[in-house]
Amino acid sequence: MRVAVACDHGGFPLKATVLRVVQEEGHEPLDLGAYDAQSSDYPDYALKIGEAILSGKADRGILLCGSGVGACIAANKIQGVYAGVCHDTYSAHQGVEHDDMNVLCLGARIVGEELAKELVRAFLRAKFSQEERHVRRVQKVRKIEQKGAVQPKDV
Ligand SMILES: O=C[C@H](O)[C@H](O)[C@H](O)COP(=O)(O)O
Repeated sequence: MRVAVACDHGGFPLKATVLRVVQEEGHEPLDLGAYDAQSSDYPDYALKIGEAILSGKADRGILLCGSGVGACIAANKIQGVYAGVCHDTYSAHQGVEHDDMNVLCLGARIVGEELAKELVRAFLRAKFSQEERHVRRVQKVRKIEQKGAVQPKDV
């Protein structure tokens, strides 16, 4: 797979490690910045990941910020991006297997290097299960997405 990797300054300390693990796992990393630890804005990097996935330049993405939360919120605003913050390995693979998650968000201020490596491996090794109940649920998510902004009266 081609795996886009991006970060803001909060995620920068983990980016090199993530890029290395992607390569060690036999995938092609695509480094979309940031390229230094200067203060920057995570939505800009969420957009870069989204563009890479939607244009077909990347199959999956890994997005790093301080907590993983801001990156995840921003990434999930992009149609076709299904992002999750996963700081345990069960979620990092189950998010792909059950929910077709295509972007893993990590908080470099939360997880250390060794856990980050395991999370990235779990994410990359997982595949969407294709079991009927998961396909059905994912399709429901796609339907919500196609509606655009969901107002309280819609739910
Ligand atoms: O969710 C947001 C991210 O964790 C950012 O990396 C974080 O808010 C950056 O914080 P600061 O600008 O205080 O370094």
